[in-house]
Amino acid sequence: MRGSNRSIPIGALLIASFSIELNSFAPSTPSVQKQYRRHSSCLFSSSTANKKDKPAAADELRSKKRDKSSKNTVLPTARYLAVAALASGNEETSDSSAFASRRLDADVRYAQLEPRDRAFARLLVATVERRLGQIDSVLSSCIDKYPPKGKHANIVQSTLRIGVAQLLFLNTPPHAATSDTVQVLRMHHSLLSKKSFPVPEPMIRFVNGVLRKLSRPENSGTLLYGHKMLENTSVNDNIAPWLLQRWTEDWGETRTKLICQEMMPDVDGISSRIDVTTKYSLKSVIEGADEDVQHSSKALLEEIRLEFGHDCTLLPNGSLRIGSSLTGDISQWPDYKIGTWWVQDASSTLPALVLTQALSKKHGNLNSLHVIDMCSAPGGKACQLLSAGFGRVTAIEASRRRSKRLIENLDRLNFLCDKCEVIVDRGQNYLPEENACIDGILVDVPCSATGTGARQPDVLRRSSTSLNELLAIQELLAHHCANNILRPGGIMVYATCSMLKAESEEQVAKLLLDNVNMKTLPIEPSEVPGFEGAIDENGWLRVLPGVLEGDLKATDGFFVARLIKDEVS
Ligand SMILES: C[S@@+](CC[C@H](N)C(=O)[O-])C[C@H]1O[C@@H](n2cnc3c(N)ncnc32)[C@H](O)[C@@H]1O
Repeated sequence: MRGSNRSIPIGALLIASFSIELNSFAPSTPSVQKQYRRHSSCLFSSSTANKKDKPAAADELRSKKRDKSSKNTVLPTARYLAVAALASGNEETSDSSAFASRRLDADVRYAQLEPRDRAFARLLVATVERRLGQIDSVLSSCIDKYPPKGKHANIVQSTLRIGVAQLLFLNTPPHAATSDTVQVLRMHHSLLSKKSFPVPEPMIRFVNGVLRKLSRPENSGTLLYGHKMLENTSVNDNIAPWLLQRWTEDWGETRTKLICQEMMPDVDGISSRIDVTTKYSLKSVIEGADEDVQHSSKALLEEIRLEFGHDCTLLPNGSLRIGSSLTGDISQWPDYKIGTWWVQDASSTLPALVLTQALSKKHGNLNSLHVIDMCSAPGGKACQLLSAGFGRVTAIEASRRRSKRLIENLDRLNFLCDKCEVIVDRGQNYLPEENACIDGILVDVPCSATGTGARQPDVLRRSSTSLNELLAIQELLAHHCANNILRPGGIMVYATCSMLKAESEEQVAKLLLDNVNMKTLPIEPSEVPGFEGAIDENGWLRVLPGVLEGDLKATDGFFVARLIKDEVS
């Protein structure tokens, strides 16, 4: 039934024209860590392969034998690509490892790895990203001048980090964690332009020596020397000190501890949860929605849940949580191509949910209402609003690059229709047409994204320098939406995936202070199934990772406030 209506609706009102790039609206798939605990060896090159290599490596060897022209070719391995991803960044931050997962995803050679090696590369990068502070602390304790300097500094440092991640967090057997990792430095020259300089042999021996020292057994037990060094570190080393201090000021010590535990789980691995929203999720939990609509939405949601199999849980808010047993390319998962669902963290569904709840109660029929999704890309919330049945949804996004993703996603989900309009411009420049009547605005401002740290640990190490800039744009957008776009009597939802009060609670308090015609429209427990415990004393939602019970304990940090403008301004 769901697959029968697949034609792409025409008549999309696109105020900018684009070439639509292919995009999945989904991160690359994580895979289970356990699988790799015993991953002791990877094929590095035709010259290093031996018969003991694992099946994926053996396949690779066989295919190379078939291809005579590849006789002298060195193939990048999982470890090599992980090191390359970590070493190659510098344009976005001063830390070369930042955004390494994204660079790994973008590396065409990564897509060519066997699935098992691909997942291993991803696990290596994710572990370094999450444990960077502790890894560097261990390395500093056994190297005189750390971080290394000079021409090969990035590749040497990244190789050391990958080695330590395997030894101390992934339980890779010491031999593989050491010698197979050091091989990366030998492959480096062959894989880069021949004009590049090979890593000098003494430097390679130095890296080998450091990793061997850390993998030396302590007191003839199973503990390694590196584990002893690790005891002098703390998970908090992985989080920027300024951020820890702000969290402690904002949430107190006990809650900050819970947050850190959730962000830095004891067991290392790629975050195994992926939440998806379906076209039926929102309608299935809207209070007072037409009973038939609600009933059929629930049935369709259940049908999709069954298609995902046993490792898929229906969360109280209507999201589906996919567990770690479903692996591989997300675009190959059930119903992806026919556009039934999109990846969206459960707490990220709340802003559109509470906006729809309020407008549905106020007006009944949503079909005649016009809502704005301000700061829209990649489009999770716009898709929710479109799935709710609003008459018109205007999605506004400043970034041209990100708006291409937004359009691609709307297209895959068959939401590009005459109800949907995409505007590529800064939100502060937007003014509705003269006769337009904007009933609702969802403003999901750009922010520090610190609530997403469990999935994107990079955000936890960023410096505080861009914070003032973010605060200024958040304030500008919130005030512009309230004063210049929203109609009297309209409803506005302000949201961030930040765990800083300055970007969230304090911005809304300031907005209310400066605009006496705006009031809080408190969020009711019955409107946010599963998140009732996150409603604060103001009637705003404050989701902190690790604080809710059950499945919702592991969700992104989020803030949502719902405001209403006086009928007469
Ligand atoms: C938190 S993300 C939005 C996520 C989106 N609402 C979703 O659900 O998929 C913030 C977005 O705001 C965009 N942005 C930043 N400054 C903006 C501005 N002045 N006007 C409009 N969009 C802006 C960013 O490019 C980014 O895509």
